[in-house]
Amino acid sequence: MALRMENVTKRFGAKTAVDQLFLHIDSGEMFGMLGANGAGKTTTFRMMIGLFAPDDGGVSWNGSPPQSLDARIIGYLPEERGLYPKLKVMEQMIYLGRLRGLSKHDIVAEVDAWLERFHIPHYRKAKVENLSKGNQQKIQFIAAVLHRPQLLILDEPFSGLDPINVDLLKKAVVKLKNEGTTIVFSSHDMKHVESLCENLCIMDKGKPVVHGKLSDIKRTYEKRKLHIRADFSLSFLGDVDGVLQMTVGAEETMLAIRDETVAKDIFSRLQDYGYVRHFSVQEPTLHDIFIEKVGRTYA
Ligand SMILES: Nc1ncnc2c1ncn2[C@@H]1O[C@H](COP(=O)(O)OP(=O)(O)OP(=O)(O)O)[C@@H](O)[C@H]1O
Repeated sequence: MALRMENVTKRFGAKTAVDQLFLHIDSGEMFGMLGANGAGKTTTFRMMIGLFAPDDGGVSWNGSPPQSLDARIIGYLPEERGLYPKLKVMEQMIYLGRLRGLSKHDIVAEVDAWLERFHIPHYRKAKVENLSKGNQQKIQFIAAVLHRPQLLILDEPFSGLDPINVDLLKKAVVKLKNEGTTIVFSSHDMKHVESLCENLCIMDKGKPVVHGKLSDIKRTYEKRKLHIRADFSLSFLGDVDGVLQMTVGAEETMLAIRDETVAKDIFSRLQDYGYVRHFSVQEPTLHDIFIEKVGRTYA
């Protein structure tokens, strides 16, 4: 079982939103999509759920195009949230669940369990318009999962949530993954992708500029950061071959270096100077890799 996008291109007039994209996401996987605004993430998601047909290439879930799948197979949390503000929470869930072919009994049981999990059972009969933005988002999430989809696509699920609600939602997503749901989500916060996903894709101008396993991506990215605290001036390190950048702080000096051989070289040089209180080599963060590959940070 897998989600496949083979050489997918989607154009809007002269604009190529997604450009020859290959993605293979195995069943049960949690996959992260990163990219600056306009990189093509939402367009990719819309093709995954069958809302847009690609201009070239093909999309399939277990070999079938998304348009041909039963309504219960895919769940989608859209970027532009859309609930009926005047409807009460449970009425709304019953309406949406019925569209997916669920019985009222099953919908009520499932929604009650989710409202408990999200600590908002008292909003069962509240009108959506009277809920806070974060709680509306939790309701929208429930709408995306109440039919227990095999494939769950979440466009920016954590945006606008406070840290407590981010944690609640993360736990919910991990629980669904552990139960076998395949999950694809986008985020502008790389820490979410780093903490949840084994595999990811960074898109830029419709193309994946980085794609694969997070641990492999980090291993093959050679640049490192070096943190040093010493009882003598470290200014001479700025001239060492392979030092790309140097930031001298009150306590600590931070160096961006070409690769780990430079760290070894610096380590041996320091022995001749005096007492070194701290020396550590830091693995690159996804944020470092993103900036290098996309050439800018998120606005
Ligand atoms: N329906 C549409 N008609 C015309 N252009 C579109 C349409 N949908 C997307 N685009 C364009 O395609 C490009 C990719 O947009 P998309 O929404 O997929 O990016 P994104 O990565 O999801 O961005 P964001 O992080 O801002 O949500 C953008 O240049 C956008 O303006």
